[in-house]
Amino acid sequence: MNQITPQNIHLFNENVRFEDPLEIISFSLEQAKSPLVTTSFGSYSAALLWACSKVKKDIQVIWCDTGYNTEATYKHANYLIENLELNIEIFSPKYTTAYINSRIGLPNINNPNHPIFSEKVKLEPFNRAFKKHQPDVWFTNVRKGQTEHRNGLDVFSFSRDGILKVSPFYHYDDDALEAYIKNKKLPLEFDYFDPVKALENRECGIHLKH
Ligand SMILES: Nc1ncnc2c1ncn2[C@@H]1O[C@H](COP(=O)(O)OS(=O)(=O)O)[C@@H](OP(=O)(O)O)[C@H]1O
Repeated sequence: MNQITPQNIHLFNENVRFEDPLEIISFSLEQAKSPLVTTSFGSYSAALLWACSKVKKDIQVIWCDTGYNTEATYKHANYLIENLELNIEIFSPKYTTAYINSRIGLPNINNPNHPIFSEKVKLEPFNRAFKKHQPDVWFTNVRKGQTEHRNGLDVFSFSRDGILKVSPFYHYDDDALEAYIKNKKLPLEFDYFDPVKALENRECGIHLKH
């Protein structure tokens, strides 16, 4: 198959505009030596996890558990890990939640400590995961309309460090993704909050650095 390069990527994006996510994943895996999928176990995470593991049962899954997820998210994560039999590695902060609570607290985004908090609970574990697994193809669920940065991406994009980022559901809005998840009889879990991202239309940083 033709390799996706920064020069021809726009042609591939045009070709997959209306393509089935499963086809996009199969096609992307043809040029992958070390693929991985990241998950937040957020509201709609079941879609990408189901689709990736349907195409490649043992695909490497990475979750950076900040230690600040809701009880519902932990239950949702366990359900998906068990039922999809995910090949998952969980990356945690180097410090316990109790230690971070005591030293930094849980700062909101206007607090000058928020960047330090973000680095310790999410960005550092995420960088550690990528350093260990060295992916060449990264499946993630960024979608059009979520942030200004994401409006400039597409199904295929290259990260700053040259990793092929694949967002098979890029053109799905929340309603379309919810319908997809219900159609596959997968769970949705809206009791989710990421204190690093904090606001829906904000980047937590992982998609800016990678
Ligand atoms: N904690 C954590 N660990 C691993 N991977 C993560 C994490 N948070 C976000 N992501 C990845 O980014 C996808 C989009 O997530 P969000 O927009 O909800 O959050 S973020 O702004 O990117 O942090 C998200 O896709 P979904 O989980 O399918 O929503 C993941 O691929």
